[in-house]
Amino acid sequence: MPLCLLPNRLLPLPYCPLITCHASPAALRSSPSSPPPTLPNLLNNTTPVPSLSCALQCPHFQSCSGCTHELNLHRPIIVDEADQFFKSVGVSDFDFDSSRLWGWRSRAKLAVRGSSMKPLIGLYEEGTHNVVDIPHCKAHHPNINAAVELLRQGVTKLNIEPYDEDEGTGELRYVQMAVTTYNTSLPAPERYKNGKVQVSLVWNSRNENSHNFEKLNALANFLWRNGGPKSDVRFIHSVWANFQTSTNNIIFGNRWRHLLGESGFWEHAGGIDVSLSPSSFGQANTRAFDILLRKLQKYVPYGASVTDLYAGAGAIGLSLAATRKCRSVKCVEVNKESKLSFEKTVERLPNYVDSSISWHLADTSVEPLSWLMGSEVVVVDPPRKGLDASLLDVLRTISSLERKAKSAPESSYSKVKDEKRPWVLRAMKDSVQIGSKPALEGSESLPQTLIYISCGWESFKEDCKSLLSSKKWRLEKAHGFNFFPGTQSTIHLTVFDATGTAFPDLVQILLPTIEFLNKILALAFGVFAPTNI
Ligand SMILES: C[S@@+](CC[C@H](N)C(=O)[O-])C[C@H]1O[C@@H](n2cnc3c(N)ncnc32)[C@H](O)[C@@H]1O
Repeated sequence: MPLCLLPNRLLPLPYCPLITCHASPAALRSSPSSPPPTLPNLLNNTTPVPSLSCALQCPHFQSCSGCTHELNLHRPIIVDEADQFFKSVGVSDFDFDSSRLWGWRSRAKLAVRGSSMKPLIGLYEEGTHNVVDIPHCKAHHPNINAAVELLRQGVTKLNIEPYDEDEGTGELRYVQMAVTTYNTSLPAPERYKNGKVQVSLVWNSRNENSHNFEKLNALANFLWRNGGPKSDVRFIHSVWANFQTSTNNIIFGNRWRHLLGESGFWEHAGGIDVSLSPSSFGQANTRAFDILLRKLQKYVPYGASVTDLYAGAGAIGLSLAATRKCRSVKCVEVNKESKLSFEKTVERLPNYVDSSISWHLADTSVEPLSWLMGSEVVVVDPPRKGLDASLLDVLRTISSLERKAKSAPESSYSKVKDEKRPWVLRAMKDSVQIGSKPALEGSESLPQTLIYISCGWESFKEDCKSLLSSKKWRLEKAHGFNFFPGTQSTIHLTVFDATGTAFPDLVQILLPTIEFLNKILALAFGVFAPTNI
């Protein structure tokens, strides 16, 4: 471990090189937000010290597994590697956008362990199941920390038993805190710091009829009374319960219940109001997500037909429908919990949006080609493990598939009424269709633009190399986003264009002629022209 990362982090560190957080305008699009309040006075010290202006300064660093890096938060080390990688595959203008460096996390799932007198609410220590209390976490939106403190008081006052993993006993297992900064009654600059917290309590019982439900209700009421709209602080938005009794490591069970406050939860991102239910996927850094969406929109032509794979509640696809007036947007997602949020978001789309919009409950890896047919642009936003192998295969062979589909007398992918495949039928049953504009004219066409949003750097590099080696795609643009300052996890937005079928097709047509001419040349003069184009 480098000397400058030793635990006593707030003392001057004599032998460290001077590390500053200056960044070129290209590398740092927006200036970091204000640093945390307690800066030690190092100004009179003559020894060079690491600059603290972009340092984490979190008292939980190293005991908590959440952050892995505490200096230069604005530019994780991985950015240099990414820059090299993108250069090696032909993109020389990779840029990196760093937004808020502290208080950026607006969604946190925290384990609750310990005892009712001394609850521990936080993350696991690296490689263990020991929970580290993180009341002063610098990544959390400050109101998450305030809500955690209130929860801690409630647990103690009401004698709530935190979960015991070994015994499977106790009441409160986890809590999810999600912040909404959507409050149009406040001036825009005031909205972030006045974010309100939706608290989801993961309760160790089957449902509302269990014997300890009254205790859960009492805890919810405590939070509402002391943090809700009638309290002095007013930072609690709502309280939900999730019931989970399984002994595995899965945080949430299938049963949710809204207890107090507003049931709707909104954020404004990518130019639209986005509904987020506690059970569906939500971005942890909503500010950075908004910046990413605005950049992504520029790569989608007006009026395009778009497929959004790994769509969650469709935030990306719906933002494109509104801002790029898409002809059609097709969202594909495997988690059924996202459907309701999708429907609510659609209801709030501006009136001028007349795209054909659909959301399908389906596994992208099953017959992926069927989701791509009829779209000009495909957006993929897979989990950390990257693209499913079957989707990658289809993308690698896309132009030959398009030729096949076009030459087939009647495309099997457009025979909706004769559909017999059970998984497609299921997806159709659980799908939502809004608007009836057909997808692209001649719906056998396949995407010419692939927009890949990646949260797993290693898997992305593999997928990217595989796509490029197929010669069907060229990487045009790459942008990085500082979604998780304090870690080496960044998100990349990359844009691939189809290399075009015109040239390979021409070669295919001319090849017999070239070979024929070759034979004549060989017969006449004994020379060969190379044909391995
Ligand atoms: C990184 S999230 C992106 C969500 C969404 N694009 C957003 O920004 O809100 C990945 C999503 O992919 C979904 N997912 C994972 N595997 C899938 C699969 N095989 N088919 C469809 N969706 C999948 C997850 O449920 C999750 O919602």
